[in-house]
Amino acid sequence: MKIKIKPSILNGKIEIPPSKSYSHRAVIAAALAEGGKKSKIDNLKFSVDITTTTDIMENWGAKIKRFESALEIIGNDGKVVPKDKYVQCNESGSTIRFLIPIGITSENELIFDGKGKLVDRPLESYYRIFDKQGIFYKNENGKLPLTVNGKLKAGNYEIDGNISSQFITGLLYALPLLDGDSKLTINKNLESKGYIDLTLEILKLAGIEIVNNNYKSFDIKGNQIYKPFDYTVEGDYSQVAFWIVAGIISANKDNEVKCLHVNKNSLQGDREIIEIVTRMGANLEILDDYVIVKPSKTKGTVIDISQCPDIAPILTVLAALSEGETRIINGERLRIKESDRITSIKTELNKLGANVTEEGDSLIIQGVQGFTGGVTVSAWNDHRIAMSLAIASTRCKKEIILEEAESVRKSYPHFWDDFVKMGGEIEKDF
Ligand SMILES: O=C(O)C1=C[C@@H](OP(=O)(O)O)[C@@H](O)[C@H](O)C1
Ligand SMILES: C=C(OP(=O)(O)O)C(=O)O
Repeated sequence: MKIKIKPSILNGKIEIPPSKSYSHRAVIAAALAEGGKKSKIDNLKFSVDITTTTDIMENWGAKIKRFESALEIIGNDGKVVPKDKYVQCNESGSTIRFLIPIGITSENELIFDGKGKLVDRPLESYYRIFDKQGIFYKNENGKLPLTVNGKLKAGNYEIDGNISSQFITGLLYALPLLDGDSKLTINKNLESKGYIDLTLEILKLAGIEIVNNNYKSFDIKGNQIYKPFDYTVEGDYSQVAFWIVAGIISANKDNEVKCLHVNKNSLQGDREIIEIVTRMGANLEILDDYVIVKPSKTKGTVIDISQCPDIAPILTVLAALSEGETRIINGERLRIKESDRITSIKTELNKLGANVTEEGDSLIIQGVQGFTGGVTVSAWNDHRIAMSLAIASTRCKKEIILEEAESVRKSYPHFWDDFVKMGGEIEKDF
């Protein structure tokens, strides 16, 4: 879908959607819980990624009742009993990486498939485990679909911490279900550590005990039972980042963007957005459950993105409009997301009139006064690139045309409605 976006001023109150990361985790834990009593998960939004995880867990045996923004789930006693061995993960890295090990905690043959860039996103960390344990797997040229046949065995596991934390989450969910104790050792530096905290929090809520040896290793007792629980998902810091930057770069000095449902004490790693923009000079008022953002003059800085990769594209927009140079460093894993986010954000922002270059796994950004616009840009089928370009359009002189604008449905299906509510002007079928 192509949309035309006119330069506009964004202003007002925005309800931040629920955290995608917490939503995946809560749905999976509830679906694994002992049957009999239901879990209720509140404040959900059914993005494509969350719908994908929910549908798979239902296929694997959980009983799920859907409401407008909630789910009631009766778990399948920690058993995975697939009605259909085909597992379509669409474009969700979290879904496939969380569910591969969970799927083979019971003896199963499963065919994991995906779409878009997911077909190529790395899974080697699991293949090494399969090789070691003699679990059958098959794919062509390392791409999806992937057939896996077997059952995980309790024991010693090792994962490199610098590829994706999602492998660690998958194993932390799966290993308590095995019939013996396991140890999971993390080699190399653990990046995206905040996501492991979210995993441990939801596992604890479901009654699962894990001993965390300072993120270097985890001791996991086998034969554990997931307990049903009630849970309300908090607002998503990866998504609030877009609205925070919208408020900061607003051309109207009297503006205010008020972001609701932002937990001040959240464990989400992307909460780092607050510290980073404050360091750059942004004027934020932070209250317990909301943040007020006022237009501010910001300065370039050095941003280590290894612990909060998802906010890189929108921080590049802010950096492009900040005085001086910004360096976004340690962004290796940005290349293995829904697009190569180093190249995609650089290419598209430069079309608008920014000055961004790539240097290895870093983005080097020289600030400009504003963007020219007047061009067609692409979202590279990546929700975070689409939303970043939408926010960037507010500082363009001329309207832009955005291709693949529908990619927002992966994490934030009502993004364009919110954009219009906040004063954005878009034309969908022109
Ligand atoms: O566990 C999660 O919920 C996520 C982990 C991160 O991935 P990596 O650990 O691969 O960086 C993040 O980019 C992704 O959007 C969500
Ligand atoms: C990378 C992302 O998600 P996932 O890895 O789950 O596809 C994202 O939401 O930016």
